[in-house]
Amino acid sequence: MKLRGLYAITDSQLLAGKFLAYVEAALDGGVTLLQYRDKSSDEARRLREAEKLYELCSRYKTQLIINDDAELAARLGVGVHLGQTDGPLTSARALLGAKAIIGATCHSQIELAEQAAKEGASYVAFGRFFNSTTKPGAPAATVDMLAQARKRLHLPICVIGGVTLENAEPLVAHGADLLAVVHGLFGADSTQEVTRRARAFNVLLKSSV
Ligand SMILES: Cc1ncc(COP(=O)(O)OP(=O)(O)O)c(N)n1
Ligand SMILES: Cc1nc(C(=O)O)sc1CCOP(=O)(O)O
Ligand SMILES: [Mg+2]
Repeated sequence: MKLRGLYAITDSQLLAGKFLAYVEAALDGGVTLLQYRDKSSDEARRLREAEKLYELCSRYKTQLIINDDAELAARLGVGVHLGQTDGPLTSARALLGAKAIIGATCHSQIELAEQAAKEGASYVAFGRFFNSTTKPGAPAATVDMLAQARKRLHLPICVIGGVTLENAEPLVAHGADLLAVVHGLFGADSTQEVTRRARAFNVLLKSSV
């Protein structure tokens, strides 16, 4: 499977009271990967929500990715996204198997991406490219770095951090395969607007293949 498209990421605060409705609206507009990102330690709620997302993603034929938690991913038989301090990629690969989608945060360091590739990552993520309300303190990355990464890496490249419909085009033009978005997708006033944004992200990605 070619990993290219919109990578929607949930945010438990932003989506409070409208979680499944907004996620379904995004899936309706077309999502390649959906990441369940919940930084709380409420394990029971995390399992419940992840199971609901699994059902929804199965209906829309979208791949579910769990942030941080390889055990939860293994329990559901889905992929995982790991940051630099979220445990070894090789252990996650051994746990989830050869076919699972495993992503790795590489900030703005191509060397981290090369290491992740060696350790079996399915995609590498660079960011933050713009100001992010979700994660304002994430280290910054540049379009020049992205262009260099595109030349050196053969894995799908994901970009993250403040990505919106207004600023995504140069990222796609410089080699991004996956646009990972929280606010630029879910920070909308209605489900209809979430679907419209998802469709528009897909148009942007298709017009630059
Ligand atoms: C697609 C994608 N890219 C980067 C991240 C950030 O991961 P990490 O650095 O582990 O930070 P947290 O998201 O866990 O706060 C991500 N989640 N997804
Ligand atoms: C979870 C996350 N990781 C980042 C990184 O740079 O590693 S930026 C980020 C937040 C993405 O949310 P938004 O689209 O609202 O900026
Ligand atoms: Mg993490």
